Amino acid sequence: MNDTQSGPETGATELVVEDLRVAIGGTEILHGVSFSLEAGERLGIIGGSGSGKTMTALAIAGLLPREATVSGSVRANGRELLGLTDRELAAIRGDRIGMVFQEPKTALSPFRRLGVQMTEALALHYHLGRDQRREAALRLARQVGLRDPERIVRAYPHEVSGGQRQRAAIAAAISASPGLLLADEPTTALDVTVQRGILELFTEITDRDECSLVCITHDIAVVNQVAERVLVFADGQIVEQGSVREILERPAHAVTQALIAAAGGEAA
Ligand SMILES: Nc1ncnc2c1ncn2[C@@H]1O[C@H](COP(=O)(O)OP(=O)(O)OP(=O)(O)O)[C@@H](O)[C@H]1O
Repeated sequence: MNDTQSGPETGATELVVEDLRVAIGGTEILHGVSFSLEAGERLGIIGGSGSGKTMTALAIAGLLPREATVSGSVRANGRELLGLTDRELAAIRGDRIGMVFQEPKTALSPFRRLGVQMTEALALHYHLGRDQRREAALRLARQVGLRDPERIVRAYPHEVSGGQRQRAAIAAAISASPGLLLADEPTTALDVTVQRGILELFTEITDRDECSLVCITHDIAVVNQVAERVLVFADGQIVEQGSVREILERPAHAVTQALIAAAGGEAA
């Protein structure tokens, strides 16, 4: 079993979620969610609005609202994450779990240069001098395919395009070489061409950096581009799961069929 206390952990994360239940204000929102993710696997989570996708991601990251009660088990490389202190969870989030959200504007501060924000987690974990931090920012910018990295690392979020902002947010998420990337609707705010580039980047990162991926989306076309396996959520439960191919070819549940129909019947 790995223990993040005993030194830096590397490599892709294996995740096991068992009977995860989340309630807020006495109302159960997640009704016993169980799934696992092999190290290095790319998993899609799909479902309609309010089906519990985001709650699942927040539970894994230890970011549920204070008033939520949670039970079950979330183990990353054998280590139980439910019940850890805020401090322990913050360390894991900075180091082992990278997160990417729909709108990088909310993840990035408008007042700080992108290079500084991209290297935040790194700077927290290692004592980086000014020049080292700048070098790290440039390296990360190149890794996420940002053209003109010299300009981008000095720019503020509003000075670059939506796609570039999302690439910068991804750079921030992978800066400390996490074993797991959790992406919640990472391309919803982007047009289709930019979306494709971002999804290719996720595939590249997971292959190159030995990292697992959980990608949450309402769009089955996104799952088809980025994931190997998919969980379908409805009403706080997993209603269907399988390889993306199986699910696309033979969707068994009405919710899955509706999601495929919403993507125009073909998800490629
Ligand atoms: N802070 C909260 N307090 C109470 N209920 C909440 C809270 N946040 C979310 N919920 C409820 O939990 C359920 C699941 O929400 P969740 O955000 O996980 O859905 P989702 O599948 O991510 O949907 P979307 O695609 O719209 O983001 C919804 O019924 C929602 O109304």
